[in-house]
Amino acid sequence: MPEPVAAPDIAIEVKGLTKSFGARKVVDNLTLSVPRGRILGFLGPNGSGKTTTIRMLCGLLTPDSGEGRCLGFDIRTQQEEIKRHVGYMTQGFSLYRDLTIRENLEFVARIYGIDSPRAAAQAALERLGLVARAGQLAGELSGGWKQRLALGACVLPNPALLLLDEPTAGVDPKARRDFWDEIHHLATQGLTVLVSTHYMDEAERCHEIAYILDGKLLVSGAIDRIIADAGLSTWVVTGEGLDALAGELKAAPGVDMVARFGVALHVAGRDADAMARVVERYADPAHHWARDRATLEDVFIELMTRNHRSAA
Ligand SMILES: Nc1ncnc2c1ncn2[C@@H]1O[C@H](COP(=O)(O)OP(=O)(O)OP(=O)(O)O)[C@@H](O)[C@H]1O
Repeated sequence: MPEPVAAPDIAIEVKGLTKSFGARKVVDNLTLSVPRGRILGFLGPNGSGKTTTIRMLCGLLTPDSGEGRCLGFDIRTQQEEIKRHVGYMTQGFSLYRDLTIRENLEFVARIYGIDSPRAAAQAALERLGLVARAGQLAGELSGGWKQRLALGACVLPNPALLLLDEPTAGVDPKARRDFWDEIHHLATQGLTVLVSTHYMDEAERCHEIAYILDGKLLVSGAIDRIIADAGLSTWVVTGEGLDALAGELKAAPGVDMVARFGVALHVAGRDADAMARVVERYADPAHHWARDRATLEDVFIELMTRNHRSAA
């Protein structure tokens, strides 16, 4: 089995990463630092540059400018070393659908030059709880089992860093929970994990998060800190005619964010006094206003609204 890299305390440290495709800047001056053994959630709307960033981190793409290290290796000049020590799980299922689970794992073990591929595959099967299904074709597995297998294949070569690109998209809640338990288990063993996701409950399971919009990193850090720094005065409104009310509130001075969550509106503003005036003005018998703690999702929606407003 290849030796795990003697991981430095900082697993990812990049500065000013920039990448354009044609005239379009897809990643713009991105700076990021992830300590070893931490789980970093990488969030942002579709097309915001998450996959492109991940591909630069694992040596598959060279940035146009910027620099940095991944596991102590230079992302511009030591891409082969990085690839050897990083497990990268792409968005699509990248194993062979017409090979069995065992064959896929053995294949991965051979590609990475592991000494006893059969034994390594068997150990992975046992660890993944897939022994009984070892002879099944990978393509016949359900979404949750496919992801479990893909993660197993990713960790089989003993990487020091996992880069997971939306690993649980389309997977049911129970399988997602199991997947996250496994991620935490791996992190306690010293693995660093960067995982992109659109799910807020998953973001909340990360030690830290980074939020990217239009290629720019807008916020990063611990979730509580991000929520506190956003300084949102948040209210939840229930009652009649919420769609019409939402339209009015969006135009009201002092309101920075309005979002519908089921039978309620979340309304937030960064100026608490101005928000208090809004509540006073719109509080009527048909609507109930209650002060609430801002959620991570409130913060992201507000950030997105503000940035798109200032770009317009
Ligand atoms: N090889 C490429 N050539 C041209 N454009 C590209 C290429 N790769 C990505 N893009 C564009 O760059 C932008 C960012 O894409 P990227 O896949 O990094 O975003 P993302 O945040 O991962 O999105 P998603 O959440 O949808 O996966 C998109 O507009 C995409 O179409």
